[in-house]
Amino acid sequence: MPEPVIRLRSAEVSFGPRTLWKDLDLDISEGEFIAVLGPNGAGKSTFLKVLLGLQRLTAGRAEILGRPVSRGSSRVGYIPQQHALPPETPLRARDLVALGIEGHRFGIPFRSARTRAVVQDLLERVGASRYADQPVGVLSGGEQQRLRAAQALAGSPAALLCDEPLHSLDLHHQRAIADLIKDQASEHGSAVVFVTHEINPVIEHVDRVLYFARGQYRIGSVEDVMRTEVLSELYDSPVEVIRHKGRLLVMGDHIEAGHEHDASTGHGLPYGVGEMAR
Ligand SMILES: Nc1ncnc2c1ncn2[C@@H]1O[C@H](COP(=O)(O)OP(=O)(O)OP(=O)(O)O)[C@@H](O)[C@H]1O
Repeated sequence: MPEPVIRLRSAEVSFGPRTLWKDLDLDISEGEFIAVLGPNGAGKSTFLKVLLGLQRLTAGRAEILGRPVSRGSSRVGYIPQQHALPPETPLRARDLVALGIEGHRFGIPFRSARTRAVVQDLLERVGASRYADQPVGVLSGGEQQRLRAAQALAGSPAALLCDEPLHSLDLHHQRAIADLIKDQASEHGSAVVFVTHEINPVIEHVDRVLYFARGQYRIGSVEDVMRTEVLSELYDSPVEVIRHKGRLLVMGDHIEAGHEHDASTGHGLPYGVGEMAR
């Protein structure tokens, strides 16, 4: 068996008396695509922070390629949650993508032909070549998000960590970015950890689901985890999972369309873990 890209053993994160999750044992292999689901505050982003070396575990260990996680690893790519770049950011779109290869070293006098070609290819694949030479600060949220995806892929990371990367993208670009991330897993062997509130846009790509709720987790295939019995037990409340034309609709007692569950109160359920097929 090849060494997993990501390994967690007895991992736990608690803040004071509140345990986000614990006893997490997980190996993620090369090329695997893991969707991380769960209500607001369940600890999905914290899970990514652990893998980025930005959040210490309260117990257990987390490794990437057999070494303890560390901040700023070049083997880890990260697509952060969307946030607007300041309008005065002194970078063109293609420079932002190139940072994924060059790192954050400013004043590089020379960019190799290979780097330029990789950047150009990624710009085209995320549909950003039209605005490649524009300052990033004037671009829309969705346009900036496509560049962040390209930047994270540019370094061909062993682990690609994505925090709601499709948020704010239109359907066409959701599909393009989801496919690009899947290609990164299947063609380049990156282990993908994909935090999302909405599994349907990536459901065909997902190998396993890691579902956090109420301080617990479930891990398994979509078929294993996204089931009425499994989610009702995890939430300790009735949940119904309906499949329709390959998509999932998840309903619970307290669910209201567009309202997300708050893990700290235990009320409500995550919206849009599946909306019905159009
Ligand atoms: N450093 C910290 N100190 C105390 N509490 C924290 C800290 N970091 C995160 N938390 C809390 O941990 C909980 C989990 O946060 P996290 O961002 O991981 O949730 P999430 O599942 O990604 O939620 P969302 O779906 O809303 O993005 C939140 O209630 C948050 O306030």
